[in-house]
Amino acid sequence: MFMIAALLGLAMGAIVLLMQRSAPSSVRGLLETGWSAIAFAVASLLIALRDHVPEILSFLLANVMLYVALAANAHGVARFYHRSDLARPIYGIALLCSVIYCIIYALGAGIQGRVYVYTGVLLVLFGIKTWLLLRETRGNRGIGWGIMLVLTVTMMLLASARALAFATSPVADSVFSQHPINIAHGVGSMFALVFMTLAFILAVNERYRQVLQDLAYTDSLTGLMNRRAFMDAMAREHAKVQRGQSSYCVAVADLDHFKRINDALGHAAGDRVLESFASRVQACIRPGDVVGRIGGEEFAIGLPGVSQADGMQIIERIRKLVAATPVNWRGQPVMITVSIGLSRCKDADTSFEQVLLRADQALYDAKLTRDATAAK
Ligand SMILES: Nc1nc2c(ncn2[C@@H]2O[C@H](COP(=O)(O)OP(=O)(O)OP(=O)(O)O)[C@@H](O)[C@H]2O)c(=O)[nH]1
Repeated sequence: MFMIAALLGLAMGAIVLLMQRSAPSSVRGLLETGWSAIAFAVASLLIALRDHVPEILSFLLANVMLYVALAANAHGVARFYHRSDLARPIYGIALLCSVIYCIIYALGAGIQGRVYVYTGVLLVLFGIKTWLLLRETRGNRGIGWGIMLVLTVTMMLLASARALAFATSPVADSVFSQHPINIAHGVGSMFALVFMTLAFILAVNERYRQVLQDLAYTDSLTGLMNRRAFMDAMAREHAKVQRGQSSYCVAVADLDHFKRINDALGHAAGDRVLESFASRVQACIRPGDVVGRIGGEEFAIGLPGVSQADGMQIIERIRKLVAATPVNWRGQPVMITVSIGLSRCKDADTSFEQVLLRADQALYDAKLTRDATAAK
């Protein structure tokens, strides 16, 4: 059985380490989880060969490898959830417990002492892991997350029950004793770590999907929605209007003479202007409003439940704020202005594209003078 666990651990470790090679930099923790599975496989292998290798290997080295596996597993989850700062305490605990274990072993202390040290290290490291998992917001809790949590808590319960059995039962006089809780713990831990690695792979896949979705729907420069995401969001808004809910306005904003900024100060300055324009727009709208970058220096703002008069006030506010606050580029103020066109969805509009087209025509009117707003 230990041999099966070792082979499964090796296979899992190899898969995770191979996945790490092509993982985007925002998905972390694969390296640690891969090595955790390998360390666990080595520990299982040493235990499997306990009748053929010196006791110092099958007991001492196997246990130290197990501590390394537990620590790397907790560290992998910590990095996955962006808590790399926990590496020191995690490995510190594993190292301290390894030293204590070695001393206990060298002193020839009874089996109880070793079981308590193992239980202690597992409870602390997996306690940290459980805490990290429970901190995740509902939106980030997928199937992989759920399986990891269940297995982590199960391992903690099994280890505690075994420590209790070793403290109370004279039957449990060896780590390989046939005491039911000892067997449950042995089998449980062997396969739990393997399945935990599998659950981690599931969590990584869920994260990949999230990363791809973000890439597909987010403008990488400003962090706003890109054109596709904006159009989708507004198509949903339009469908609500067709179901009889309140109407919406859409505004299209275009920076004036933006090419001149690029030409005079360089593309990086142009990018900086786009970023600060995006944050200015966000400062002028409410949480339910939708804003996206739909072209090079063209932005669109969806204003659900807003009348044309209120919409005009909002875009005037944006225009004035932009004109009044220059962008800081390497200590130099860069003056910018924006022209904005607005349109409100009417009963006759059968699609969002029609409303957007009218806002574009209003923008054309505003562009005649620049630093202006217009509605259609
Ligand atoms: N820095 C930067 N420039 C961009 C980006 N996308 C588009 N541009 C530039 O934006 C400029 C748009 O130029 P035009 O369409 O002539 O618009 P404009 O200069 O603002 O003129 P008006 O809109 O008529 O006032 C072009 O020079 C594009 O290269 C970007 O992501 N970053």
